[in-house]
Amino acid sequence: MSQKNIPRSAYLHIPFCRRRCHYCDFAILAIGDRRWGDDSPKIHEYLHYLITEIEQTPDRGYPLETVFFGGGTPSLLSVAQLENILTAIDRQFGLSRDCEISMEMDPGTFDLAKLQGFLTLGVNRISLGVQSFDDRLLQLCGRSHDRQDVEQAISFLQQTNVDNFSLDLISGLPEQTEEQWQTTLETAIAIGPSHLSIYDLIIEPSTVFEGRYQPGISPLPSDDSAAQFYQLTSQLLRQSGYDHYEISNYARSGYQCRHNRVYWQNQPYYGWGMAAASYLNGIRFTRPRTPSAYYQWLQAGGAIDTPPTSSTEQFLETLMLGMRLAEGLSLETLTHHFGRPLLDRLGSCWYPYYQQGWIAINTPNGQPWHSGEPLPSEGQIYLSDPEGFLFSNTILAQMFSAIEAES
Ligand SMILES: C[S@@+](CC[C@H](N)C(=O)[O-])C[C@H]1O[C@@H](n2cnc3c(N)ncnc32)[C@H](O)[C@@H]1O
Ligand SMILES: C[S@@+](CC[C@H](N)C(=O)[O-])C[C@H]1O[C@@H](n2cnc3c(N)ncnc32)[C@H](O)[C@@H]1O
Ligand code: SF4
Repeated sequence: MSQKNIPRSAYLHIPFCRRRCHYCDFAILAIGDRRWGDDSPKIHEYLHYLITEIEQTPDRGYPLETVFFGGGTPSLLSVAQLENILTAIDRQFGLSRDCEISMEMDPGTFDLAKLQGFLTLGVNRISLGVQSFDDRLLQLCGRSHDRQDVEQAISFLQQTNVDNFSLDLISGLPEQTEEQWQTTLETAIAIGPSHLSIYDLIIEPSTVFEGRYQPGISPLPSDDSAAQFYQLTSQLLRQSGYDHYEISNYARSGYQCRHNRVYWQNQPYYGWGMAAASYLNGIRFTRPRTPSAYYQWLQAGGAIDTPPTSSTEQFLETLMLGMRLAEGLSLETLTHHFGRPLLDRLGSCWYPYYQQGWIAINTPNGQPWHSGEPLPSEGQIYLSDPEGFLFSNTILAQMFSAIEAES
């Protein structure tokens, strides 16, 4: 395996949540609102298998540069449980000296001592699932925390001087007005996180929200007002010193999430735990989504038996992921990896968007791209902010059709 294809990143799925939020369809296990920790046999059993999977993964000779604990609610783990996992990773692969160790934490699931314990173990990036500062909206979403829990969680982060922390917020919640959304953003900015992830509410199948609301129809925002929320977000956060570095992500200089950049740059990564996706040797694989199926799969040897992605699939994935980043993709690199003919197929799809200002190309000599000319062979191609980002789904769908029509 060439050095470039050796993963230096790992995602670990910690599926436990106190309860399922009304909009969420992630692979989680609701374990109730009481305090959980070492005493939960379900967590104990899961961690046994998770650590087995880490130990069964062959070491490829490189320490990890990024580790991401996602979920679910990783902050339901105790300090001792996290220590066991990190020790297993360190024993098997090693952790580089400046390894980014991210952890998703939910307000109301940790106290100051637990946070200090996590930080002592090496966690150095925290993503706090706030979603909203409005108690009524939090309740409507079925969140297990209120605004007071958020304030307390932030005070813990401030008391421990964590400088690299992110807030997750959801925009376009039922009955949320533009003024309320602006207040949410201003509250977040006043807290001063180094990073913010802002997600548009998606109505997912089989969620409580699916039974209650229809996308684009009151009390959810219309498509036009969702677009206004998005533009307001980008404008306000950029004015406040955040780079809009990815469609849904904003960071102060030096604080982009290194782990998520690995995904967007279509680089390899390990995935451990139920429902965790990995990308190894050109193979994308998602583990079984229930604990029993995951345990059975591991007991049977944990085979990763999906076929490798084809070169055309890799091209489409590289575009789909890379165009999410503000910097976009290098035309030279795309040509080098996938060849000019594949890129040429996209020229006629991209040109109208380029003319409209949704796609931009910064060529080394600053020359514009004229109608009828082939796609420039050098420079970065990227989506404009906010129009290109806002219509990214339409643009990407067109790109897929252009490539698939001829495959
Ligand atoms: C899967 S959660 C895990 C972290 C943590 N438990 C939390 O709730 O923040 C990661 C992010 O996905 C967001 N999310 C989940 N379902 C969503 C949906 N239907 N629409 C928009 N964002 C969603 C959550 O709000 C959260 O910010
Ligand atoms: C929606 S994003 C939120 C990222 C966060 N706001 C941040 O910047 O750290 C994270 C969620 O995506 C999912 N996720 C990320 N990487 C994954 C992987 N390799 N396999 C499966 N799920 C993954 C997990 O549910 C995780 O909670
Ligand atoms: S706490 Fe996070 S992962 Fe758990 S149900 Fe809610 S949004 Fe989903």
